[in-house]
Order: sequence, then C-alpha cells, then structure tokens
Amino acid sequence: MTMMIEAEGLSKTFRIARRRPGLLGSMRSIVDPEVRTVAAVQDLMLQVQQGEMIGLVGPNGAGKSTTIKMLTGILMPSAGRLRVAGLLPVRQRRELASRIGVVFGQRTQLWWDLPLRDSLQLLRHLYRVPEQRHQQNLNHLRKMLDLDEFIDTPVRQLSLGQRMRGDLVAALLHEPELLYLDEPTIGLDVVAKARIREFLLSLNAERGTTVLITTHDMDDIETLCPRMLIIDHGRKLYDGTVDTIRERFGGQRTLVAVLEAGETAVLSMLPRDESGLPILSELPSGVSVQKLDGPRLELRFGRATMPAHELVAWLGARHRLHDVTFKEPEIEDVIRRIYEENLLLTDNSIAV
Ligand SMILES: Nc1ncnc2c1ncn2[C@@H]1O[C@H](COP(=O)(O)OP(=O)(O)OP(=O)(O)O)[C@@H](O)[C@H]1O
Repeated sequence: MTMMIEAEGLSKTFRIARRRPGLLGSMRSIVDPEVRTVAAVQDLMLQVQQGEMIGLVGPNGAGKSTTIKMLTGILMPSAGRLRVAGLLPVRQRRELASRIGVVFGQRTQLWWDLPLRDSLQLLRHLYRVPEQRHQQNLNHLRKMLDLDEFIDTPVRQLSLGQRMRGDLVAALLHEPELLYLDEPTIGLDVVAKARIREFLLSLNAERGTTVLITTHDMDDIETLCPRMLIIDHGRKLYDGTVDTIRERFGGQRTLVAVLEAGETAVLSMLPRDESGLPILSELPSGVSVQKLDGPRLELRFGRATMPAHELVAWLGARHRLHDVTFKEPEIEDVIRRIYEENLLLTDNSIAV
C-alpha cells in the first residue's frame, strides 16, 4: 500500500505580537513588542494510506486549517517531518499541486464573473492538462455531478450547492490522487449534502482517490469516513473509527418500547416519581425511565450495565410489547462530551 500522508512530530507555532492598549501602549509595543506564541499544531503523528477517506474534526481553533495548510505546502512547519504523496510539501509545492486537489466550502477557486465552463477551461491551462484528457475528465465529472443545467451560467449566479459541485469538478480535473475538503457541505440543504457525499463515495471507489475532510458536520463523517481524527488545542485526541468512539464514550443507549394498547392503562396506575415518570418495580440497576408518552416507553441504560436483549426480556416479562427499537447516542453529543471533558487525554488507552 502506498502511503499518501506521513507526518511525524509535525508542529506549527505562531508568534503573535500583542498590542498594548492606549496611544502610549501602542508606541511601547513598537519599541518593545510583547510576543505571545500559539501552538496551533503540536507533535502530530499521522499516516494516511492511498484510498483512505479520513475525517478531521475538532472545535474552532483546534488546528485543522493549519494542518491542511502544512499538508498543501502553504505553511512551513515549525518542526517535524512531513511527506505528502512522497513529496516535501513546501519545497516541492508546484509538483505537489498537480497531485492534490483542494476545495474550501467557504471560498471558491472559480472566477466569479465567468460561466462555469470558462472557469474550468482556465484551470486546464493553469494545471497544464492536455486538451483530450481534460475533455474526458470533464465529460465524466459533469455527468457524475449533473453540471449541464448550469455549466454556462456565471459562477456568481449559481446556488451554493451548484457552486460546490462546480468547485469539486475544478479540483478534480487534473485527476489528483489526494483531495482535501474543508467543510464541503457547509450551508447546503439535505438533498445537496446527500448528492455531494454520494459523489465523493463513488470518486473514492472508482478512482481510489484519498480524501481528507475537515468538517463540523458529523453526518459527513458517519457517511464518508471509516476513520476519524479528533484534534483539540493542536493535539491529536483520537485516531480510529466512529463506531469505537460511540461504543467507548457514548455510554448511554435508549430502549424505545411501544406497548400493546391495554398496557397504557396499567402504566397509568403506577406511582410516579417527582418528574411525573412511572416507577417500575424491580427495575434493574443502571436502568432509568426516560419518558412515557401514551404507549411509548423509553428506558435509558448503560452499554456496560446490561445487554440490550436482557432488558427487552425483562420488560417483555412484565408488559406486552408491540414494538421495540433502540436509539444510539448521537455522535455529535459524544464528540461534544469528549471536547468538554477532555476525555481522551485522560485515558491514554484509546488515544493513539
Ligand atoms: N496566521 C496565523 N497567525 C497567528 N495565529 C494563527 C494563524 N493561523 C491560525 N492561528 C491560530 O492557530 C490556532 C489554530 O487555528 P486553525 O485555524 O488551524 O484552527 P481550526 O481548527 O481550523 O479552526 P476553525 O474550525 O475555526 O476553522 C488558533 O489559535 C488560531 O488563532
């Protein structure tokens, strides 16, 4: 397997001059600047193989953009070793540019006043793609992303979703092996998001393109990325699968039982706790009543407390059940918990 990204001890520190308040303060800052350092990325170790789809998540200011900028060769690392597609990003930036594609959800690399078709043609010259190869790629991509209805429209008149499809084609016309996407679905509606995700999955399957995505949308990660990287304060907190995160830190699951019609009356006779919820006798420890809404009863229980089937059996022995489903914790909530409680840093068994 070819390694697309290899980073070891990768770090970036910014030095920021702080202005003192007031006129005198400003003058003093010029003569005697007060410098503060920000460790944007610290000691990052990362190996990404060709064909992987990997999500990079973290709260604002975590160091995601700085990492991407170092990977593209825009920023010089302060320390560490880095190779992307076998190249040294800063030193071999031109060569690297022909091997990677970049899409920023909040910015466009298309020419605002030109029709999309012309923008794509200009990029052909910029990347020096032979005409025939360009046409082949364009034909293929415009079919995959359904560009025909707006390819002759000036970019500034495109909807956000259309523009994003145009930007994706622009980033892929020179057939990069590695694609960086920064918030590719930001601001898009559900349908447009689904379309972009579907496209990325087929691109990865057809061409084996390696994809690195930074996003705040956990659905992007769940749909696209078997592997995710969580960073905070420039440090890697986690590198692994979404499922492992959910299993390990999304401790609480919910059993949603819809009871047979007659059971609602039985439940309504039970004594209530201070929140008005029914008190079920002999409720196994670690299980709590979360909600009762007509025939729908929700029980919260810990993954480690008891196996799901045992809880269903316990409830089924006491009440006639019509239907049973489980609610898994939202990955969004799990990640928030990890940020807030700094969970992985205090538990090295999972941080790698
Ligand atoms: N050019 C710069 N000069 C000084 N500090 C910087 C610079 N770029 C980033 N930083 C600082 O580095 C840290 C990491 O920023 P970065 O933009 O990489 O975070 P991010 O994870 O991409 O955040 P967001 O989700 O908000 O885009 C922040 O504290 C930021 O203020």
